Amino acid sequence: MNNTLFIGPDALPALAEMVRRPAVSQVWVLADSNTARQCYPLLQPHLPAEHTLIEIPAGEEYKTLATCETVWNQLTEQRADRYALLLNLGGGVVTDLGGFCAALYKRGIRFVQVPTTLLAQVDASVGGKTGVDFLGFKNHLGVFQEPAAVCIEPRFLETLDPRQLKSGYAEVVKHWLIADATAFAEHRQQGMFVEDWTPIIRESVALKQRIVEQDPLEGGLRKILNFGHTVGHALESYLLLQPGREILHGEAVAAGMVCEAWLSHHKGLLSSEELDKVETFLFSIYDKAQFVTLETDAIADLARQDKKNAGSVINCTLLKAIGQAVYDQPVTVTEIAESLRYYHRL
Ligand SMILES: NC(=O)c1ccc[n+]([C@@H]2O[C@H](COP(=O)([O-])OP(=O)(O)OC[C@H]3O[C@@H](n4cnc5c(N)ncnc54)[C@H](O)[C@@H]3O)[C@@H](O)[C@H]2O)c1
Ligand SMILES: O=C(O)C(=O)C[C@@H](O)[C@H](O)[C@H](O)COP(=O)(O)O
Ligand SMILES: [Zn+2]
Repeated sequence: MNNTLFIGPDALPALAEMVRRPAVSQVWVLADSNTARQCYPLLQPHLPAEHTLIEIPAGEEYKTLATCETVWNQLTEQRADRYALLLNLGGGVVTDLGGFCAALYKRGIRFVQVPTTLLAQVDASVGGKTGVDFLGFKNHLGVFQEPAAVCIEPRFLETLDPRQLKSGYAEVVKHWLIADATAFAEHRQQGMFVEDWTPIIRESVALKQRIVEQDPLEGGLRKILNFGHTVGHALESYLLLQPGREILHGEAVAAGMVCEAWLSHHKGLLSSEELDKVETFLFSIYDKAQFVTLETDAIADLARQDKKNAGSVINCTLLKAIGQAVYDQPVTVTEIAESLRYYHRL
């Protein structure tokens, strides 16, 4: 990866230095309605007086092309040129959508990710996946585009809702399940009692970066970062289209990881002892996702749109042990529906 990563108290001062470079013509900040209010005050002192704030509504339902158009309209009306720099201040919705807007505007302007949720700090801001949802399918339109820098200030987490913190923790647990059995074993004992998130953020980002560096465009190995997402995205998409039933990305991934751990066991890869450890840990943190057995076929069917698939084959990332993932494991819609019914019965 060719970008610069800052984590901790030096992150915003480093950003301050970057935005003042002569090669930057204009500074733009993209925030959602919550981060504009709760996070922008911490960022603002590090910016030049001349900058423009673009605000979008908060929430996954606004991670759409329509929202991108409002961003592109403002950039165009105020004549942002190719030397403009866009700072994406927010959770994964803002970093994904802002990165996508920057990548397409005038064929690409530079952007910096300034993640403000745990989920965006440990996962979404890193690795260059940008995009928006389309026709209800998650990240259906997008490009791989690395930001000029990622600036992670853990103090942003001080205003974050505990439910959002838990949602982000699911991606941390995912990293342990796919590549760090030792960390999983340590944290299994203590649960989600964390006083200082900084070491967890550093380790999670380093783990993700190690994988992305080897396969930035997801030709193979990077697919392990998608553990829990074949089922998780299907569930998230299904509930997103039903007002009042939406669940958070991390909550869907947590449910997806239980289902895909079961699929791993069902395929003879993961032992029943390890399946039990995964389930017990996840259920000690997350409430059960709400769906009824009658809905499992419809949810499973949405996995046909997963980006890891090849033709009609649904390729899932499974575990052969805690800390060891394998990608491109074919599963059927029927097996996915069965995994959802298993989850429902637990
Ligand atoms: N690109 C990637 O690699 C990647 C990885 C994981 C997830 N994602 C995407 O990320 C999105 C989920 O991101 P998310 O969980 O951060 O959700 P989000 O961006 O919707 O943020 C969650 C909520 O918290 C609010 N918020 C953000 N920071 C805050 C703060 N510091 N204090 C108070 N409120 C704050 C937001 O306004 C929002 O209401 C999904 O769309 C998912 O697909 C992308
Ligand atoms: O960085 C990756 O690669 C991931 O898969 C990380 C996931 O946590 C993230 O949700 C990602 O946006 C999913 O990508 P998608 O290609 O399945 O849309
Ligand atoms: Zn994810």
